Amino acid sequence: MSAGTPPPEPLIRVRGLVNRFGRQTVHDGLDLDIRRGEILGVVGGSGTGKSVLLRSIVGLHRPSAGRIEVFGEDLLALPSVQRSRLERRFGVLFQQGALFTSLNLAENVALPLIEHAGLSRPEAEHLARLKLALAGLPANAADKYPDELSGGMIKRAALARALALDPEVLFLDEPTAGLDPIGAAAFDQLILTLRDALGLGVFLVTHDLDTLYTSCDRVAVLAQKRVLVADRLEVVAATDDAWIREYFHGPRGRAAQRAAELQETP
Ligand SMILES: Nc1ncnc2c1ncn2[C@@H]1O[C@H](COP(=O)(O)OP(=O)(O)OP(=O)(O)O)[C@@H](O)[C@H]1O
Repeated sequence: MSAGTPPPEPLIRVRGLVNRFGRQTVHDGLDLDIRRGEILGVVGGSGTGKSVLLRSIVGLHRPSAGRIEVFGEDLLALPSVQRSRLERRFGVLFQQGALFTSLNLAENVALPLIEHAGLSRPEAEHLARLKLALAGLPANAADKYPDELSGGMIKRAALARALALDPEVLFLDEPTAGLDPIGAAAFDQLILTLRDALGLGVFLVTHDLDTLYTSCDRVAVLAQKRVLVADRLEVVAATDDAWIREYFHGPRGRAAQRAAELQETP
């Protein structure tokens, strides 16, 4: 995007979000936009509410207050049938992958297609095999069960399931956690490829600095119960805040930055 071009209309607009659990306030007036076609990295210290924010947007947690506009509609004000219809335009990949262990990969990915798109089992399993290939799995993986797979393959299968209903926004909760550095880099690349091919908006909760440097168009930092800053990485890294300094300019942050610079050098 050139300087001066207005940013695209957000797919999701969160305003004044409040989340409380008993006497603990996790979010207090949080604002955030997710734009079409962008990969938005969401970072913050442990317990700052990254997962609660994701769960609030995808409808798994009802916030204490605030407004969540999705594709221009007020999610929290909609009756549940209409809300579920909107939520079907999201794909969600949780940290643990959450596949059914008694089903093979094709059956796992076919499930939402049978339940929500009304496809027959053979149609759904055919489409599921295409989604598994899209997520970078070999053809023979479709007949395997989750306990026969490596951690990286499970993530890819869970991603295939998140893509089953052709979502417009993909939510990923620490997708590279537990992967070795080569597996993590390959997963980052896959997300970039899918974003480019499918024009997805991606909300990506991560602790992985390499992912931020290689994949994210913008980075939102959660601190002090809100989004402290959401901007391009250079702007975020230059923000005057103790956690940001420690995170981006500590040894791991410097190493990730150097690695990204080396990758860009022809
Ligand atoms: N269902 C719940 N009931 C009570 N407290 C909760 C619930 N869900 C989350 N919390 C609290 O909300 C806070 C934020 O949790 P959350 O999991 O969103 O943090 P996070 O930023 O994702 O952390 P991490 O980086 O460690 O995964 C934590 O203090 C957590 O204990």
